[in-house]
Amino acid sequence: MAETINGGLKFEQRHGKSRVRVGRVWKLPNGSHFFAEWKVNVSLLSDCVASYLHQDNSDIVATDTIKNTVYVKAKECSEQVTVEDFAIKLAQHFTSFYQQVTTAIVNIVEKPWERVSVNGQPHKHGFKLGSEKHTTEVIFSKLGTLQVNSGIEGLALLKTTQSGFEGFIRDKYTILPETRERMLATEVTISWKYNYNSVSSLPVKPLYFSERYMDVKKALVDTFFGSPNEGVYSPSVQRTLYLMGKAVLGRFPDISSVHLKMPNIHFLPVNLSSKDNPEIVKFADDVYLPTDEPHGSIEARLSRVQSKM
Ligand SMILES: O=c1[nH]c(=O)c2[nH]c(=O)[nH]c2[nH]1
Repeated sequence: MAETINGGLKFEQRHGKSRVRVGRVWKLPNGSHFFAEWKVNVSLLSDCVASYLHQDNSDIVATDTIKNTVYVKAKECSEQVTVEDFAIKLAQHFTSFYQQVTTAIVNIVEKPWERVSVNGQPHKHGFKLGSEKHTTEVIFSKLGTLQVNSGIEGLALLKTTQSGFEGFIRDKYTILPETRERMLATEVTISWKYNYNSVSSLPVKPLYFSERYMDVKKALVDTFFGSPNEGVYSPSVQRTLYLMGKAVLGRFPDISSVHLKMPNIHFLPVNLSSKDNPEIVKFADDVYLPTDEPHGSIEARLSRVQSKM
């Protein structure tokens, strides 16, 4: 927040445009098309305090102008870019073009359009919507300091066994039985921080951030499920979450911290009985009632400890 002290009061403000939706097609000479759809939020920390204190709008970058700029910059990306590249480009623009803007914060959610295959062959211009979304947050200051965070939203994972929950506190309020056999279902939200602190330190490889996104997703999924035949036992969502975060930090040295949110989405055992018929449906790890709410909420952040050297 851009901060001002006025008349003994601390005043913080920011402004921008939210949910600017843009689609961008790139058409290669060989007829292959690439497509991205983004929902963009731009937030500017700028010296436009006079508009709040004195009705003077002369330092405001109009939010309508911010919206237009998203389309202009999308047009300027003549070659395919990652969602992170686009966020960095926008943030660089706002902080360099306007003397008033000290920091730009750009958040983007990318819709998961995936190329379809027809008869086993990738289609040149056909896409279908997938499930989980690629997100990014870029914070860039006029002084050149950069922070790039990326993430995944809505990665729904489920396994039908190799999960349990035992040894937790039992008291007069506890009814949950201990188990070594249950379903485990979650919808992972993760964000991770890259350790690139300036534009000049960014990898030059084209589409680097998209590749990393796929790598991180694979590390998460592999850790959650274990090997195809044996799987891996989960003693709690907490333990599995920790191992997933650790796998990401262990595999990718350019990531300095991860934040993981993994709701425990419950599938309740179904038992149906009546006075006359005590065993209409007797649960044997087979019939479940899927639920949305309430759900367990489990989240954690795992960071590298900064070396003092
Ligand atoms: O993996 C779990 N962690 C919990 O903290 C918890 N609490 C609960 O009721 N079931 C579970 N499962």
